[in-house]
Amino acid sequence: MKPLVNAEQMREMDRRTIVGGISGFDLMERAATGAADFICKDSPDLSSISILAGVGNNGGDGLALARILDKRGVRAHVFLVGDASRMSAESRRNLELLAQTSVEVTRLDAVSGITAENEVWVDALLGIGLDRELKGIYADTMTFLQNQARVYALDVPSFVQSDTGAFMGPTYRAHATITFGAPKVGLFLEPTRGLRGELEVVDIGIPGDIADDVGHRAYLVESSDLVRPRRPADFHKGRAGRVLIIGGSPGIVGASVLAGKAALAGGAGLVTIGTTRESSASIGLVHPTLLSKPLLDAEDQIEHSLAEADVVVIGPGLAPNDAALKILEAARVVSKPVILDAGALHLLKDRALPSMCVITPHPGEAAMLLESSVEEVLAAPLEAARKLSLKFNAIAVLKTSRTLIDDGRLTYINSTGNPGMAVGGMGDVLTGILATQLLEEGFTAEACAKAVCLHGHAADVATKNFGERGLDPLDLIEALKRLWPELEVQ
Ligand SMILES: NC(=O)C1=CN([C@@H]2O[C@H](COP(=O)(O)OP(=O)(O)OC[C@H]3O[C@@H](n4cnc5c(N)ncnc54)[C@H](OP(=O)(O)O)[C@@H]3O)[C@@H](O)[C@H]2O)[C@@H](O)CC1
Ligand SMILES: Nc1ncnc2c1ncn2[C@@H]1O[C@H](COP(=O)(O)OP(=O)(O)O)[C@@H](O)[C@H]1O
Ligand SMILES: [K+]
Repeated sequence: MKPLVNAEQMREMDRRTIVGGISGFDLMERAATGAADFICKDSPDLSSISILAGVGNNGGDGLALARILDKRGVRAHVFLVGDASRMSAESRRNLELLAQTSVEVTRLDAVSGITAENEVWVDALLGIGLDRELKGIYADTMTFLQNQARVYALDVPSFVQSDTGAFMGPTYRAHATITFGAPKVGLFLEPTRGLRGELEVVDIGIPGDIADDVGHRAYLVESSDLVRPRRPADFHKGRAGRVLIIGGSPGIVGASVLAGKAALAGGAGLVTIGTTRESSASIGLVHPTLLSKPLLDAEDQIEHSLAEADVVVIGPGLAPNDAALKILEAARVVSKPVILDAGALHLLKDRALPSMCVITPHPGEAAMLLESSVEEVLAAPLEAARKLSLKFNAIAVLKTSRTLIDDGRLTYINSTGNPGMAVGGMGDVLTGILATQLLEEGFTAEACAKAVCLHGHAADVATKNFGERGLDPLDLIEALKRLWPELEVQ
């Protein structure tokens, strides 16, 4: 899993590297050289470029880049924004060095002062130092970049708060973002991810032990993280594990079947749907591999059934009624992973939860659980996922187009999935996959993150065959089964 950093951690990494003997000027030089290499490779016919530079160190990167590109025969024009008397020593030196080059430098007070007609722009206005709303020329330049053919953002697009992905002013769509030292958390959250273009991470020589020592708090989970060992030849269904899924109330029985089929496709040994007497009769007919028990109408069987399972899921297609409450109450004392989804999430208010609990709200459910609004959840999803975890003392899986998994200490950001998943039943499939990943790895946020990633990866593979529009959760389950030969190693 790829570690992601926030501004404080990046500053600490820079600081310790400088203390270790590499100067701030050298770090800037490495950042700018990496950016120049990427731009020249990405735009091989580049003959001229305009660089928008601020007076912080992000601007310093832009000034160094102008000099390096000039040396490589690219005509560079720098537009400098801000009070130059506030420049750091490194940035000032880079500005002074431009006097020995043919780079043109224009101090910019208003966007109307932009004279160059270059197609390619570099945004080196603000980096991880952005800490307030963009106003005046800072906002106007972002609007100006909206109309440029190709914009490379240095470190982060200057409208993005790098810790949260929040927009601090007008936005533009970058062709690529060239980030320095380590990828910044905010670049992986929507809607920033859709605007930052391709992401290039430039190694500026931060020693590995310093990078490890800052203590990462966020990770990106990718399909390359999904590889796992093949099962031994003497494997049996008891070892594969038992999943109990409670739900499938009349009219919404399909949700429990989808979760059950996904759990089987994920590798569970035995899957039982605990449901109403009425639904129970139909489950085996719909999918013979699924077992069923009328637990929602047979209170006396609940305790035994919970004891038999290795992972319990409560919620897919569950009507939030008294029978559901009784199950939740009985599950509170079990010491095994319990996933609370869909219908169960409506019953959590003022209720003590099982000790090993995963909750899987979509933004609407998250807003209900946090007594907030969908807009607030989506505006600050990292914060919402953390609050959910802390409030319910559970691993929170906040399902969005970039699902977040948070255990109150670490956050994982998923990188897979596509808009074809915007269809009813996809969440039920995720719940089934989550159950099997917990069977395989135990109760950890990392296991939940892999389940979310596997769900999205299967959807990405499925859409190659079926297209995004009209993707059926059953197609995803089929794709998941076909993934195993690729994901299992000796
Ligand atoms: N350190 C190193 O060794 C390396 C650093 N590197 C590079 O440095 C970048 C970080 O540099 P940085 O810390 O100087 O911050 P930066 O983002 O340039 O902002 C500067 C100042 O802008 C201001 N400001 C904030 N918000 C504003 C707003 N809305 N509108 C207007 N002004 C606003 C605020 O100053 P204030 O006005 O509050 O005094 C802030 O301090 C980093 O992203 C990377 O590119 C790499 O070269 C690798 C080596
Ligand atoms: N645009 C998208 N990109 C990636 N994943 C998506 C997208 N839209 C939906 N999903 C995923 O699909 C699932 C939908 O879950 P949910 O809203 O609970 O559906 P349901 O309750 O109908 O089963 C979640 O895992 C979510 O992350
Ligand atoms: K920038």
